Amino acid sequence: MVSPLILVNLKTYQEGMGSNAHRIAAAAETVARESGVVIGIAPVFTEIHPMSHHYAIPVYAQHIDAIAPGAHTGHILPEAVRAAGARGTLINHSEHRLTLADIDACVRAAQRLHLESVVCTNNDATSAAAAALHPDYVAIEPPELIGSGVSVSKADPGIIERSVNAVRAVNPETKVLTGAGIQSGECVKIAVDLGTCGVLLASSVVKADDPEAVLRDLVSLL
Ligand SMILES: O=C(CO)COP(=O)(O)O
Repeated sequence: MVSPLILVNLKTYQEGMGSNAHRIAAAAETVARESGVVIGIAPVFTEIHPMSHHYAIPVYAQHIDAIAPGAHTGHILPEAVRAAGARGTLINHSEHRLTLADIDACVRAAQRLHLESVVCTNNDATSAAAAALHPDYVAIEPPELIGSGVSVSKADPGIIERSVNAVRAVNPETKVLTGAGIQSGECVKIAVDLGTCGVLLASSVVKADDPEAVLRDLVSLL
């Protein structure tokens, strides 16, 4: 079995910036070391380099633009993300949607640079479409549950199961993550039992008073 991945998206939460980002990364490193579970973080772009240099955990970008080096202004250059020490990147997060053509180009850019690609989707049909692009991961996150405090594992396990089946039917090599409202070891266990390789989550860790305690709970049933 593939080792599960717990990927914490710090988004642009104030609680995930600066010294708080360090606090969360240090907690993730401690819990990953104790448990053997891979815990990654996706901080804001300016934190990718400090995080990747200070901590042994994998660091992901929250987005890349499908551009080549050259005359572009204000874009996220995949080469720069790679040079900053990122292991991979989210693509098409619900809060940063792209066209299908852009998603394809981002996956290609990630492959060219040996960055892991995590394509976010909103239902099983888009999960199947994303799998056809051969990313490393498809992450199914029902938008209405994102940040709601209601876990996809409990509120809508069917969407996880259907996405796992849809992705397997199109491309068995692409792994599936799920997210939205994930907050406990039980949520993670349900997701993994339904065939995912882990979870993508944000608020329950980023906004916690004690992120280390939440992370320890998240990995407790794996
Ligand atoms: O969008 C998400 C992770 O990318 C999920 O966010 P929450 O864990 O806050 O629901």
